[in-house]
Amino acid sequence: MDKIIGFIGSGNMGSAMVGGIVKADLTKPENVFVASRNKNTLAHLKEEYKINAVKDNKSLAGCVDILILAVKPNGYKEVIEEIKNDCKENCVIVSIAAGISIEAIEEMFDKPIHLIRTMPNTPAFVGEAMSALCPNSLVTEKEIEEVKLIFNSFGRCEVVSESLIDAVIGVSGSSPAYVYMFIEALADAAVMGGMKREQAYQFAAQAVYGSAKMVLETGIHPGILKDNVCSPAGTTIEAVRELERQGFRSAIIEASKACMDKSKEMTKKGKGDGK
Ligand SMILES: NC(=O)C1=CN([C@@H]2O[C@H](COP(=O)(O)OP(=O)(O)OC[C@H]3O[C@@H](n4cnc5c(N)ncnc54)[C@H](OP(=O)(O)O)[C@@H]3O)[C@@H](O)[C@H]2O)C=CC1
Ligand SMILES: O=C(O)[C@@H]1CCC=N1
Repeated sequence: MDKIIGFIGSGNMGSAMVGGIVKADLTKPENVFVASRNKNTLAHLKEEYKINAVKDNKSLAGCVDILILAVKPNGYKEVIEEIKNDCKENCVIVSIAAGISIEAIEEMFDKPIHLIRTMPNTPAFVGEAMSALCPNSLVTEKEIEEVKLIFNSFGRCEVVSESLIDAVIGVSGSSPAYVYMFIEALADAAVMGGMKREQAYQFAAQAVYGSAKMVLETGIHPGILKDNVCSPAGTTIEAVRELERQGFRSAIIEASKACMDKSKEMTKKGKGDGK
């Protein structure tokens, strides 16, 4: 890919996406530019991936074709105010923020922009993100394909309607956190059963990874895959009964709903301010 890709912000997501892009060899590291308030993480990215660290947001905006805004939602207004008159003509703006609509970002720029609202997740760092892309009406098919190339370089992505973005945050944007909690809990139980903690994380994480791969690669319904693990009068059905008794499914559904509700509430406030 020959487009110049720029990031403002080098935190969890900025670093994960930069790392994912470079490790996937999507483009030469010299085509990736990053500006950030955090000079430590910026220096780390430069050192680790040989990308260009840019001293300020305005200079970065002036030299990139695709600009990914990787700051917290409540930083969007300030950053956009700072760079909106410096972006290259026909630059594609990519938002990764939770809780800020396409309309709100368009208003912040106060002029027509080619904007793609997205929702990635941190597994971008290991090339296994799941991302959603929602383009605004000015974005061309070619621009969508270019941004898809970027997001596919660090995982999978799909174009969805913006009306689905709260559901996306619940199911993939935020869900790595719940999955890590699940892995921790499984490992705790294994430790209780006598396993060393480091070994327990390996067993728990590989079980989750393998199960997810089964769903993705076989296309078999997760309920059938679950039934295949449950031998009659066996061990698994006892665990399943206990999970049902403890409201496992309901806990996950309610957690994801709380996440969606929060995303809707942030969007209503319009400024990405979750407080
Ligand atoms: N974390 C996640 O799992 C996901 C996050 N997102 C979205 O990604 C975005 C970033 O989140 P995350 O990476 O977790 O946040 P972080 O706080 O980890 O990263 C934000 C980065 O932006 C820098 N920054 C803040 N203000 C400015 C500024 N004015 N100019 C330049 N750089 C600035 C921060 O510097 P400093 O360190 O000094 O604050 C930091 O490097 C958010 O909008 C979030 O909604 C989307 C999907 C998943
Ligand atoms: O917690 C958050 O708001 C961000 C958005 C998705 C994941 N983390």
